[in-house]
Amino acid sequence: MKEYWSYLASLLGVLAFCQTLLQLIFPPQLRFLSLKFLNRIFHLFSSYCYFDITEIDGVNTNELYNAVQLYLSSFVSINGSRLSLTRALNSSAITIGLSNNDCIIDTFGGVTVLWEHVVIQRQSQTFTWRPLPDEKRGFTLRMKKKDKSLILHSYLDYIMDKSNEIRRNNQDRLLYTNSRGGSLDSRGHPWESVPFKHPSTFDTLAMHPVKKQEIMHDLKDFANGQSFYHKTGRAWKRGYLLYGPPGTGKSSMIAAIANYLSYDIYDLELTEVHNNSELRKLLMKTSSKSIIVIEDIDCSVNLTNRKKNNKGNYCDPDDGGNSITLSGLLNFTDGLWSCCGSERIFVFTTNHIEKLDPALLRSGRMDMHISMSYCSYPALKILLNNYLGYEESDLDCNVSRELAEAVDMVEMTPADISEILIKNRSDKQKAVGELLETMKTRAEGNLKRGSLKEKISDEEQEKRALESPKEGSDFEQPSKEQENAEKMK
Ligand SMILES: Nc1ncnc2c1ncn2[C@@H]1O[C@H](COP(=O)(O)OP(=O)(O)OP(=O)(O)O)[C@@H](O)[C@H]1O
Ligand SMILES: [Mg+2]
Repeated sequence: MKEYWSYLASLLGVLAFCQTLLQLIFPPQLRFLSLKFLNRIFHLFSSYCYFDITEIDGVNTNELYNAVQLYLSSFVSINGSRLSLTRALNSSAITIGLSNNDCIIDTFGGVTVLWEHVVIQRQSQTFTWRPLPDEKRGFTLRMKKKDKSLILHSYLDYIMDKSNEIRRNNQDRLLYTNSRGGSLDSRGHPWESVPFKHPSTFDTLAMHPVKKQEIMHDLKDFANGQSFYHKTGRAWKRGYLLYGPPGTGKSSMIAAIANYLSYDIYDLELTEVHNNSELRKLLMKTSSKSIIVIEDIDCSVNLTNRKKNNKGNYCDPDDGGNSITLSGLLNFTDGLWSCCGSERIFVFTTNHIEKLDPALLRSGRMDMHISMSYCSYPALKILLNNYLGYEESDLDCNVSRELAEAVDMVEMTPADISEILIKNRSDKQKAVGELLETMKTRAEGNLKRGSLKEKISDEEQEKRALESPKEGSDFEQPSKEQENAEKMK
C-alpha cells in the first residue's frame, strides 16, 4: 500500500514537472495539446471513467441534467453538509440541491458512483442569436470503468423514472404559456412556466355525477393505458373537446383534470404562434404527462377561412406559410408530430361548437366531446355543498323541490349561482333564499316576455355541426344545417 502511494506521489510529481517545463518552453497551442495528451495517458491508466451531463446540449436543454438535479435533491439533504436551497416564485416547495462544485456519493445495484456539480462562469459572450446563461452548469458522474454498462443501461433510466415520480408527487403542477410569441429564453425554452395552483377538483366541479364518473373513468383508463396503446399501435394521447356557454366550468374542468392526473398544463395561445412550423416546435418542447390546452378555439385564429382549389376540394389558404392553418393544427393533434412524446391530453374549448370546422369535429379527431351546460339540480347540489356545506338532507324538502323545479326553468350557469352563494356564504338560509328568489324572478321574466324558447340541446347543435355533405374529405363545405344553426344564434 505504502509503495502504491509513493508511486502515485512520484507520478504526480513528474506530471507537475512536465507541466512547468511545458509552460516555460512551448507556445500555448502546443502546451494545450501536450496537456491533453498527458491527460489522456492519465485516464488510460485510471480505473475510473467520467460522464459529463451539461445543462445545455448545443441549443437544446438537456432533460437528463434536470432529472439528475431533481433526483439528487431527494437524498442530498441527508448526506450533504453544504447545500443550495431554491424556491421558485409562488412555489410551495423548497428544492434542496448540490452546491456549486460539490460532490455526493450514490449507490445503485451495489455500485458506488460520485456526482459532482460543476459550475463555471461563462466567458464574456460574443454575438449569439440568443443570450446564453451566465454560468455553464453540469454534472460529472464518476464510476469504475467496469461498472460502465450497468450505469449506462439501468442507472440513468432509473434516475429519469425517479425524477418524474418526485416531480409529480412533491412539486406543484406547472402551468406553461407561450406568451413570448415564439422567442426562446436563454435556456432554449419557448414556454414560460409558473406553479399551477388551481384548487378545482372533480369533487368541487358541479356537473351531473354520472357524466363526471364517466369522464374520470376515461381519464384513469387513459393514464393507466400504456400497454393498451402500445398493443393496439395507437399513439398514447387523447383529445377532449369541451363546449358550452361561458361560466359553465370548462376551464375549471381542465384544472380538475390536471389535479386528478397530476399533469402539467401547456396553455397554448394560438394567436402568439406565427406559423405551422412554430406550432410544431412548441409541441416538440412539451413534456409527457401533460395537458395541451387551446381555449376558445373558434376565436383563436381564423381556422375556417379555407378556399376551394381547382379540383373543387377545400384547402387552407396559401399564404406562403406565414400563418397557422387548420391542417397545421390537425397535424399538431393528429399527425406524426403529435407522437413525439407520449401520455398527453389535448383539450380544446369553445363557446360555439357550431362555428367549428367539421374537420375538427369528425370522429377520431377529438375522442370525447363534453357538453358543459347550464346548471342542473344534481350540479346545484354540489355547489350548495361546496359553498354552504349543505347536504340535500339539510334542506327543507319544500325548498329543495322548489330549487329543483326552478333550476330547470332558468338557464343559470354554475358561475351565476356560485356568485350568489359566495356573496351570502356567512348566512346559509339567506343564500338559499336569495338563490331561489333570483331563479323565480328570472323564470317569470322569461315566461312574461314569452321568450322561453324551445331549448336546443347542445348535443343537437353538435349533431348539426357534425353533419357534412361529403364523406371522406377533411375539408368539407359547411352544411346547410350548420349555416341555419349559425343564423339561429
Ligand atoms: N361546473 C362548475 N363547477 C364548479 N364551479 C364552476 C362551474 N362552472 C363555473 N364555475 C365557477 O365559475 C367560475 C368560472 O368558470 P370557468 O372559468 O370554469 O368557466 P368557463 O366555462 O371556462 O367559461 P368561459 O367559456 O368564459 O371560459 C369558476 O371560477 C368557478 O368558480
Ligand atoms: Mg374558460
